[in-house]
Amino acid sequence: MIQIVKVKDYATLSKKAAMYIAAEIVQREKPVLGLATGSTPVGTYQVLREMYQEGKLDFTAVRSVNLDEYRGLAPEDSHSYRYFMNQELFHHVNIAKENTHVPDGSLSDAQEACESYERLIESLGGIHLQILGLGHDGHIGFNEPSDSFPAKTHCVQLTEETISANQRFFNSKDEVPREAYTMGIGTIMQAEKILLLVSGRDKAAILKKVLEGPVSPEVPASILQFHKNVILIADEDALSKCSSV
Ligand SMILES: O=P(O)(O)OC[C@H]1O[C@](O)(CO)[C@@H](O)[C@@H]1O
Repeated sequence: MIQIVKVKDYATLSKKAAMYIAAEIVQREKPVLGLATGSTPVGTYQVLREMYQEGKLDFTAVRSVNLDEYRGLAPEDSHSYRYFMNQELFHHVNIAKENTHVPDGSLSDAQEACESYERLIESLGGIHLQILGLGHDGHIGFNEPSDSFPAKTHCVQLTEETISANQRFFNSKDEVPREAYTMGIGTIMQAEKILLLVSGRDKAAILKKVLEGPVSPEVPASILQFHKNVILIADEDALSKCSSV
């Protein structure tokens, strides 16, 4: 079931999302957060940093697992998602580095990289709250449109659309890696709770398909209709094409 929280704008979305995450951190003895990269959660991470700096939030007990990472980029590469997470959140709060996990893009043995990430999530006891952004083609993590829903962490070929969308983070399109490691749809669906964040008019058409269209691997995020506990926080622009909201 997807519970929709409609907000006015991106700033409100970021505050609301941070409140949900903070509540999870406070209520759990050892919270396991699934974290996402991309532009959408940047404001949320900013609010979490502020809450920590104001002494309102303690990350000591938090363990985190990120959704995905470019294959071929070392953790210290400034384009890697590990680097992004360090910059946007980890370096600014009191989370222990050893409690933060991002797939290691420098591992060349794809099978081992993926299997060990699944083992890691299992050893943490699973994910309590998974944060998700939404790609323009409906991807979550790096699960691109396909003819089936991939179950576990795996290595993907990025689509031209995603490569073009992510080009803005690199000097040129040629620099964007063509492959990535990502949690599978099954991995994501096993999270106890999911927080999907969507902002902007450019996401309105795909969000309508996710919420109102048939569940199909051609729109990977549509599978969330089958999850028991999804909270969507979306702004008015993102929801502007949804008739029912
Ligand atoms: O929040 P953005 O930048 O629109 O990205 C949406 C999705 O695309 C990705 O950046 C991958 O392309 C994901 O990490 C993210 O969830």
